[in-house]
Amino acid sequence: MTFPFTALVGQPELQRALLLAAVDPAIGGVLVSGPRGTAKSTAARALAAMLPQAPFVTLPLAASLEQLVGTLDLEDALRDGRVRLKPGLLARAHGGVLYVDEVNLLPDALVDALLDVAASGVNTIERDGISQQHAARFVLVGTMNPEEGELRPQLLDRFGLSVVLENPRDAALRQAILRTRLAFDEDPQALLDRHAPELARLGEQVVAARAALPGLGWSDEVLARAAEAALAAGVDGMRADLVMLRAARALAALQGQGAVTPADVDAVAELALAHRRSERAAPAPQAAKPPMPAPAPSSKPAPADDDGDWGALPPEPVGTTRVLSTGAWPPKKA
Ligand SMILES: Nc1ncnc2c1ncn2[C@@H]1O[C@H](COP(=O)(O)OP(=O)(O)OP(=O)(O)O)[C@@H](O)[C@H]1O
Repeated sequence: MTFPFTALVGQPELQRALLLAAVDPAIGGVLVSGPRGTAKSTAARALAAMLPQAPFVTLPLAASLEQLVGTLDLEDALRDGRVRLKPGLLARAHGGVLYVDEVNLLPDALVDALLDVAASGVNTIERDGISQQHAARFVLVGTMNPEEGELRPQLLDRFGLSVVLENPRDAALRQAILRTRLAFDEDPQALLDRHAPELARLGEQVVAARAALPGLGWSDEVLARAAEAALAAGVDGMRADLVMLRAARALAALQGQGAVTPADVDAVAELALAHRRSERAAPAPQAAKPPMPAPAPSSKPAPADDDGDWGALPPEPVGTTRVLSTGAWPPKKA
């Protein structure tokens, strides 16, 4: 049994980033930086469990490139002229979540291949001049502990979104986490039953949002907002703008909106900019934005205790997720 996604305590930015990537995997994955034991793997597993038939695949640090991308069986080809594909982990992750722990310790060639496929949704396997392709759409979740090394800027830039987690420093927050986790360990089914309606609702929202993506475009106003935010952050190139726009559209779709708005760009900007901000740029605004986007305008009246579509997530104690304020990523400890 898997810990329910909606039972995570105090991780609104992480939940949001994962949901956006689940709506549009072409966003290119989520890089989660944080100390041990801050629910990185719990959250990624929980996302897969919430989505219909979404496999959860872990990439071991010692995996070879072949294990990751798969290989072509050319011996068969010599025998009967047919090239058979031996699928790798990328094929197994199709439609689900690919979790890479300590991505900063993975050889560059593997990270490179991972990020390419994550953003394109297509895996190409080549051997001796023959090539085959298969669809590989998955939510890439890479984690790293900043104490154990950095990720090269070229690779950082190619992760779609990033979130920085911190040790929960507040006793009340720790208590809330403990209560929930102990409740799950004591009686997982009871906690799952309690969260079942919210999990089902959020899962359906993701599926509906995926279907709504092609119908949502970007107005000039929305493009301008993304361009301004990227300029202010002093990013290199255009990836930040592009990811921001995709993420804003995914958010609008999740909220059931008929159009992407500049407010959607604002709501996702930091997820796209934090790991791309130049040290020369102005610090990120210490945004006092709400932990979750405003509820979708809904035609049906919400019940009194319902705070809208994102209200499915638990009330958030302040403080495990940090909005970055310097150009360094991952941020240095104070
Ligand atoms: N915010 C939280 N909400 C719910 N559970 C939490 C939270 N933070 C930590 N936990 C719990 O702490 C334990 C450790 O979490 P998990 O194994 O997901 O950490 P991790 O960040 O993946 O660690 P590592 O980097 O060591 O693999 C789990 O039992 C998890 O449920």
